[in-house]
Amino acid sequence: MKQFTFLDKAQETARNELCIFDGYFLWWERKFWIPLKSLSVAVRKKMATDPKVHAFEDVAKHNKTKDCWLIISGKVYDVTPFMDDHPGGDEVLLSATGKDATNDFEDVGHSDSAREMMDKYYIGEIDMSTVPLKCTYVPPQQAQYNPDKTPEFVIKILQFLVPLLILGLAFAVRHYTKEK
Ligand code: HEM
Repeated sequence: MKQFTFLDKAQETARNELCIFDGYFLWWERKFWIPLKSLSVAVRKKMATDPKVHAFEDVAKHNKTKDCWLIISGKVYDVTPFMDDHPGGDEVLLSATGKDATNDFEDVGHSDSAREMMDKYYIGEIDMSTVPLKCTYVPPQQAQYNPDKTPEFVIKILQFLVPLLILGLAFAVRHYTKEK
């Protein structure tokens, strides 16, 4: 959890957020800070269940070995504690920061146990509207089934030319036999 000064926070968005100010837990509700002790049970439950939604710009800043966040399948992971232990190495994780790393993650073919581990590092969702188009995940496209690999336009031309050739041949033969 971040430690803000009051001014820092006032300049940020009005998103609901929990933070520590001067050693006290505070909850940002629209325009006001509410000390945590005075929160209703309903609001506390909401805080516990509502995942934090991160903007791409904020996530992309965490691109160092000692502070590394990843975006995979619409979720944000803080993998900083995992950098030394990741079997694929820390470099590969660093190279997956600042973009939607879903492709990179899926290309490796991670095991089910690797996927289960991810929960440990989950810190919220990504606001997809903030992800630049060039950084988004594009699912692989299925190639169209074309068993004989013949280009379609060649087939169309042949379909048109063959009857014409036959017609031309017929005219030529008729013309030739008439002359005789
Ligand atoms: C929270 C995110 C991640 C977790 C928890 C994770 C976990 C793991 C685990 C447990 C393995 C061992 C093999 C397996 O069980 O599948 C592994 C291998 C590997 N991972 Fe990740 N990984 C994460 C993200 C990524 C990303 C984003 C990339 C690519 C940019 C990546 C690249 C690799 C590579 C290259 C290997 C080695 C594969 C091999 O040598 O067979 N990982 N990862």
